[in-house]
Amino acid sequence: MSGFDNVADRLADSGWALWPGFLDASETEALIALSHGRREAFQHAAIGRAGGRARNEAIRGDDVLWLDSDDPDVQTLLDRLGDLQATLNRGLYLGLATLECHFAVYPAGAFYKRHLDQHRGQDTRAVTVVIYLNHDWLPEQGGQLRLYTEAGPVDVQPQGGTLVAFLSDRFEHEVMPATRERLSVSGWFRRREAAVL
Ligand SMILES: O=C(O)CCC(=O)C(=O)O
Ligand SMILES: [Fe+2]
Repeated sequence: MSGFDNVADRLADSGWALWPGFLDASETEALIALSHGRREAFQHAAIGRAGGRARNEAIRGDDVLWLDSDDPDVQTLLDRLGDLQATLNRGLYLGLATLECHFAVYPAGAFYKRHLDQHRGQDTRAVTVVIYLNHDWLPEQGGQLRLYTEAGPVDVQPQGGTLVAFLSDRFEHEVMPATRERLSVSGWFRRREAAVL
């Protein structure tokens, strides 16, 4: 079974999935180098939706850089995520229509408090994906993604090349503070807006 099919199966069974070798070492390295080259363009992450957006370091302390779907430097990643989208639509009938994603850097000590990715009531975010870009992550360095599943909390190590995917409206989660910088790409597959009748 392919990695894509495996993610689809795990999402269908338990609502979340892990793929440790989603990116190989050279793909991971290329994205690390790209993010370093663009570090000046990152901006402090904001919380809330348009209108009520504000920076609040007591909730989240990462810096982000949104990716442009036309950017040739991220086509390998976006194509791979497009394959995942197609597999999920085929196997789970999720109707995923678009993908938005950003790099995120958490400086040492930064965190993102427990939250849900789907903004209540309004949002079409259906599946969250996070791809980690950190060499040789050690558990004692912290920085885990803690997913609050029905079976209890699950900690995901932010090891380079690993992809985690979960249903955006189902699991609260948080990013634990780390003793070193933590780099990732976060993405959200959206359904089409519901038709207004
Ligand atoms: O980086 C992670 O592990 C999760 C990030 C997150 O929860 C978010 O950006 O909404
Ligand atoms: Fe999140």
